[in-house]
Amino acid sequence: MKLQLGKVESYIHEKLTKEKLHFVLLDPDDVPPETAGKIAEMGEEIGVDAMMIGGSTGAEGEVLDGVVKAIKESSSLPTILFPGSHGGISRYADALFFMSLLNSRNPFFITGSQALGAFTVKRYGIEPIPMAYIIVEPGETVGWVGDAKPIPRHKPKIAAAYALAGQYLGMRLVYLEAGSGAPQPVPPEMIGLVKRVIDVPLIVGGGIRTEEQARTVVEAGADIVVTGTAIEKAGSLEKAREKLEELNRGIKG
Ligand SMILES: CC(C)=CCC/C(C)=C/CC/C(C)=C/CC/C(C)=C/COP(=O)(O)OP(=O)(O)O
Ligand SMILES: O=P(O)(O)OC[C@@H](O)CO
Ligand SMILES: [Mg+2]
Repeated sequence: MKLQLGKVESYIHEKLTKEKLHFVLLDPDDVPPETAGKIAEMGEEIGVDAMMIGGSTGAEGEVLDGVVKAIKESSSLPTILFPGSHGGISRYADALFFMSLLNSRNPFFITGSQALGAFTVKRYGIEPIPMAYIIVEPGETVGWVGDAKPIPRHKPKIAAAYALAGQYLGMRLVYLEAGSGAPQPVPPEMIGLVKRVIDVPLIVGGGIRTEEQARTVVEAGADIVVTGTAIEKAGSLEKAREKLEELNRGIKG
């Protein structure tokens, strides 16, 4: 077996040699296809690097397919699934974060759902990208749904230990997640320690709403920043555009 990175993973590595990346997460349960398409189109103009699609609840079947298709029709950004379970797989997406929730108490979220989804990913020909998913306090909905034991915010070393374990298990990305809509992003001290310990790219998401917060997360060591709620809940497409621009400035400098 020869290790060969897929198209989307290669794109990520290629881009990371030049700049920090901004991924926008849309939840098909909250955003209709037409709006998702428009956000992706604006995102591409502004310099967003990829669209992530998923949610903890309800992001499945036709609702999911509709959003992925709309994004593909209105932009050429890579579409990466961010599944809450094996139900969150759409044949229309380019890639999928094949994630294991390392600090879950429930084996379903560590390997069970992955086994149930593996053949679907193969059949659809979606590019799986192995990823260590680590939930930090407060964890919000995904912390509860994923039955996580959230990493205490003042214990960066525990996060770093999980991240390094993920890398040693062969995962090629590490995602530190404070939870969608978290009151505060993952603390900079934790991002910094995790970044110093691992060699694979570090993704950070959850609670990033302002340019200042995005900049802090990047300066602390994040390679890829995920924003979702701030854009989904901007209030109008015009405001979503302003938010995308603001967050993108914080990330790209
Ligand atoms: C790889 C395969 C097939 C499955 C992995 C399944 C795993 C491990 C899931 C982790 C646990 C989980 C419930 C993740 C959900 C991730 C997610 C999409 C969160 C963000 O969604 P938002 O819509 O921003 O927020 P909500 O949590 O409010 O829906
Ligand atoms: O919705 P927000 O708070 O931006 O979080 C994005 C992502 O990390 C959630 O999984
Ligand atoms: Mg959601």
